[in-house]
Amino acid sequence: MQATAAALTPPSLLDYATSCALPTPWAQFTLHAWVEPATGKEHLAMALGDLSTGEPVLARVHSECLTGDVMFSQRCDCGAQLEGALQRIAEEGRGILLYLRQEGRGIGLVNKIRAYRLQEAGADTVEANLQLGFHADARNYELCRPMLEQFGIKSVRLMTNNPRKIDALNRIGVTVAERVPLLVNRNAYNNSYLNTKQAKLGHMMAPLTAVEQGEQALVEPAKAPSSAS
Ligand SMILES: Nc1nc2c(ncn2[C@@H]2O[C@H](COP(=O)(O)OP(=O)(O)OP(=O)(O)O)[C@@H](O)[C@H]2O)c(=O)[nH]1
Ligand SMILES: [Zn+2]
Repeated sequence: MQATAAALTPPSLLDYATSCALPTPWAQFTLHAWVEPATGKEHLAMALGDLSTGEPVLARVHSECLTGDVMFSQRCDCGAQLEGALQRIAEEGRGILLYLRQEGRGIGLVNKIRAYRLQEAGADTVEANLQLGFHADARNYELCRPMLEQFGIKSVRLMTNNPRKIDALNRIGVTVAERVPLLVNRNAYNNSYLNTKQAKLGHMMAPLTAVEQGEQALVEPAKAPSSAS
């Protein structure tokens, strides 16, 4: 039997879709959109300035966190990191933010909420994922390569505290020329989450000082509802 041309063509990892101007409080970015054929997920990039000069590009690879990015959740540092990264790119006048739709470190929104519930019962962020039958971090960064290739970007100055992200980018052939720390928003709600990221996931950030801990203790987290509704 003769194979058809379609059967011989490997499916593409990511299809570029379109772009538009995106004015924000910090700068007017260009928003680019792709579709991932395997999942139907829509991935995004916010780009600013001339990215094709060959100079390493200030970059943030941000994984979706609906609760933090959109709903102002203080459980994590995501919303503040998103804002901080865009602000920094705007200050330099050049850079890119990749917004990957891998919510909840890749386990999805509903499972992340299940994980939060387990955290309210005493698990830390890693234990909760494991109790639900997932890896501590189920993310994959291979889509970054076609997204960056769209702009001819081979080398980045990556805003992150996560060493796994740096390794993952290096493995797919994107050079991380520099790590730019992105430390924001420690508070009474996210302090133990950030400490667990540091202790169990290897994130590069300092725990609260004793003085800061005293200050943070003044801000008590609101009690979670105790009923099983
Ligand atoms: N499963 C799970 N996911 C979480 C939890 N808190 C935040 N997340 C998700 O963790 C991811 C955070 O992604 P990033 O902003 O890329 O941060 P990071 O990998 O910690 O590394 P940085 O680059 O240092 O910020 C998002 O997908 C969030 O939805 C949690 O308690 N459990
Ligand atoms: Zn978050």
